[in-house]
Amino acid sequence: MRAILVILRFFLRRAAGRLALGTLLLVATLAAGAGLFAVSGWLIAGSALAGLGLIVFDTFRPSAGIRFFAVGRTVARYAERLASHDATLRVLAALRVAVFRGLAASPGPAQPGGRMLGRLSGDVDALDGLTIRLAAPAVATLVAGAAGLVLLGAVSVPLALAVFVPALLGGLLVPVVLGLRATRDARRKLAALDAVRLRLADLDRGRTDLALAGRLGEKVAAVGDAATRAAVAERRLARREAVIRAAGLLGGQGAIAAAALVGAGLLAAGAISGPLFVAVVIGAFAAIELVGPLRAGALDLGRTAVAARRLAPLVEVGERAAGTVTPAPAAGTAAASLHFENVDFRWADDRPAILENFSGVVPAGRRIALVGPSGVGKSTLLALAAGLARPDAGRVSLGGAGIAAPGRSESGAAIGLLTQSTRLFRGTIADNLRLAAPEAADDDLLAACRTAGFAPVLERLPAGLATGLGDGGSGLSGGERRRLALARLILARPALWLVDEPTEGLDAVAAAAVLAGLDAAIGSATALIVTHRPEDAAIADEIWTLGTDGRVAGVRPGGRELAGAGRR
Ligand SMILES: Nc1ncnc2c1ncn2[C@@H]1O[C@H](COP(=O)(O)OP(=O)(O)OP(=O)(O)O)[C@@H](O)[C@H]1O
Repeated sequence: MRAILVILRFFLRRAAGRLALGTLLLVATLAAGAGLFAVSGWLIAGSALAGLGLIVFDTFRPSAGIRFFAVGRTVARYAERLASHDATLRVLAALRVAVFRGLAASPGPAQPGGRMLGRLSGDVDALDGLTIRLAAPAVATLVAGAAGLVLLGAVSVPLALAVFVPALLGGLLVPVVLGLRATRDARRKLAALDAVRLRLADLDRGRTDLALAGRLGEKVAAVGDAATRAAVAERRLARREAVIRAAGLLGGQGAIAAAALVGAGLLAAGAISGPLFVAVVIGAFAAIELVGPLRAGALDLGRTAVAARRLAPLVEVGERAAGTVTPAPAAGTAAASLHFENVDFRWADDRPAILENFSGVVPAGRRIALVGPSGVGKSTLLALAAGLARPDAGRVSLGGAGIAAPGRSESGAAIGLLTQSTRLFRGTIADNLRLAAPEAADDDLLAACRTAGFAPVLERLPAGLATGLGDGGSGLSGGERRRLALARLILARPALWLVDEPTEGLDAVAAAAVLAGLDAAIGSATALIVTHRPEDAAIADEIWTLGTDGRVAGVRPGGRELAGAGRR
């Protein structure tokens, strides 16, 4: 419930006015509907009695009333849809930003996977019903219901109770209670569907290994189990839905029957007139309309509650982070020295310490190649220097300034990170490049491509910079992708270059091209290059060997220093 309130508060802060207008228009729609039914009943009864010669009946006023209410209802409904959908879509857009901002600002080094992002997007979409189908109808039903109760109560209190008790019981109380109780089933269904997706993906990727290990059948059965759990939860939800529908139907019909019964008694006692009796009975049809919108929302209550519970913590973090927007790093900062001072670090409390009291300095403008056995923490050092992870103790700084945020020091200097998996995006080559420098002219992009050794690739592409790339930069070879990523990094003009296995997975020709591009790109900046290939150390001044104790076990000259020494 608290989670739903957090999300509701978010909605109200963003669009209270529009949502209130939508709710007001919904009240108007419901009132016009009730008026339409009541006046129709009045007209039918009055005309019938006049036809029998029992009374003199003026049909003009009710006819005008019917037209007024019918047109009013259509206009109010249209305007209500416009106002509340507009408000909801605006708030959902802001909610998406808050959720992803919250995700970015959440502690912990783990980055969310695609499946989790998909689930969060689904959760945000699920919340579109929170105001349209739940909060607004609930408020409108209460307001319009209270007004109806007072109006009918003025005629006769027993009549008012006879109409409203069954309608509110079947149309409001039962749906809300059952809807809230459906939360557990909604959660189970979502968890089971997640399990189906995960297990299917695993099965698909590992089917050869599973078949060879004779475990294929077992894994297929596990998918089946999860699917069965999803189906069971779905069936329970469907059962609840059927009960909610039946309760709404019975409540509505009950209201009409009760209006007829109690009204007939009042008519016989001479407490109400004939036309008023018929107006009340037909007006009772409006009770079904009154609770109808809410019933649809109650069916979604379980899914909405689950989505709210998952998103509320992220939204709260995102809201807090909103005031502290990180400015983009300043490009073109001069080379600066990188300091690790007495750094302690472990990735998680239940993981072993990777670094204990680690200290080291990469002087300004110097390039260090970092080598050492697998798992000693070379990439971890890069993550700390890039600001992707924070030391548990000690300090990492660039030119004396601490690391403020990923890719940026406290003085605003840019920190560039190039890894094997540096991400390219769906879009044109120019779009990918401008991620680092949105204002850059085409000439700047081309210059960066030349330095990175990507220009020959670009020349072969008829559309050049406008060439479209698929997901993850598909459409380019591995080596080409890495050179494009390098060009993008050049545009950010980092003061510190952090490079992780730059030539890993490339053939000798592609590796040499990437290395030449990297050499030119780093220029006189400071660089820390993690590698296990001796060729990569050719562009470094010094080679540090990181030992299994997480300390620098040895230092020897790199290719640049050797070449420099040779020339001297
Ligand atoms: N994001 C992470 N979350 C948890 N543990 C991690 C994470 N990244 C690395 N580790 C762990 O930290 C230790 C050091 O990993 P790191 O990648 O820094 O080593 P490395 O020296 O770069 O190894 P390699 O040469 O194999 O890439 C490993 O035991 C690894 O399992």
